Amino acid sequence: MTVEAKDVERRFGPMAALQGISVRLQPGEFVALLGPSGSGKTTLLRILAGLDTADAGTVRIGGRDMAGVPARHRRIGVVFQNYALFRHMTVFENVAFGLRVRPRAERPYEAELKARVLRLLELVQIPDLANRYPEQISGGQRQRAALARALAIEPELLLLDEPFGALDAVVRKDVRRWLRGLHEQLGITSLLVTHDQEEAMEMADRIAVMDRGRIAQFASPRDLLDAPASAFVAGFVGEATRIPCIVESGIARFAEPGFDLLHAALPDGPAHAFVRPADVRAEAGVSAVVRARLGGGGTRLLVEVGGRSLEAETAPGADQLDRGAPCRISLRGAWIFAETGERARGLPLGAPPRLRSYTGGLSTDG
Ligand SMILES: Nc1ncnc2c1ncn2[C@@H]1O[C@H](COP(=O)(O)OP(=O)(O)OP(=O)(O)O)[C@@H](O)[C@H]1O
Repeated sequence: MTVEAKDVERRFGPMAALQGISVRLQPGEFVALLGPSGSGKTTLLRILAGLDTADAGTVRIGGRDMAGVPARHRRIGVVFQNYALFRHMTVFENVAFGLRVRPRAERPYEAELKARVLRLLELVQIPDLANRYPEQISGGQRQRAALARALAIEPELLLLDEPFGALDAVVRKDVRRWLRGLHEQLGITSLLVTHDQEEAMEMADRIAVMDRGRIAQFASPRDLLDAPASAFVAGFVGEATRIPCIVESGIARFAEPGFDLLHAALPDGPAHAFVRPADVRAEAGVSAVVRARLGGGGTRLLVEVGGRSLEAETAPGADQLDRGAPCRISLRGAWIFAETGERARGLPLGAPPRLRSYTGGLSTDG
């Protein structure tokens, strides 16, 4: 089932919650809407679900214009973080509810309904909990029950709004892997709202990054990391540190000491470099100091350089660098954005010319 939003706008008083949103999900795709709090994720999800109405623009699901189509006629399953199950109903009745509220013509008979609910509880792996009440099961089990309820209507689109938010870290990881597996099995087009980039990266085929009511970039997790379209995306995705620099004659120079110069095919003027841990190598030297050894098999370090804390990897072949040891860092690259919005991949001065000249569209720099 394709899902297409085109030029969608939504205002709340003077506040533009969504501005010119155009996005298209392919059938069977798992897409994440990722963005900071207030960026418009839930508003967009609610408009797709038919729980809210856009001020302008169109929503098409399966090619059909959804204008005027009420939520219950859309065949969309929705799971919210706090989509509290009905407390006075058993798990069975909660799941059956999705079927009982179907329009009369689509409502199954009782025997069929029972069989279907039990099949769904098998599917979400809580077949033994049918007669329990929500307070008698765990958070993860509740989320599975909520999912079974959403799936009961045989949705063609599944909308998940921070569905793991109430779960603790371990259960959360477990449930999201399981849900991604279930997606592989069922192939229902799915949209996950989250502000957790690790979750989006792990689960989604593509991620729409939202920034103040707009889609800043819609791309695969790999492409978001390899070719961020804007400074916002570079800063929001992938643990990057933003460091101011000045570009002059194609060379980016950092204000702070301890950083190498980088080639950057950008106009002269102030710019910002976004440096990821994987782009920073630490080795013996004197211009920086190791503040801590982080995880990652002992190769990840927290270093202080030019008054700034930065994550770095130990350079291959470099001796072990202990806490407090002097070191130096070298940059393997960085995305650099001029204040005009232009961007270039900054590369070490010694890099081969083919790489140096890359300023890129949205593909990777290979
Ligand atoms: N019913 C409403 N009335 C007024 N303003 C609203 C309403 N719903 C949302 N907003 C505003 O619209 C903007 C987008 O909200 P939305 O809930 O879509 O953001 P979000 O990205 O889902 O945030 P979060 O991650 O915190 O849930 C916010 O500034 C919010 O305050």
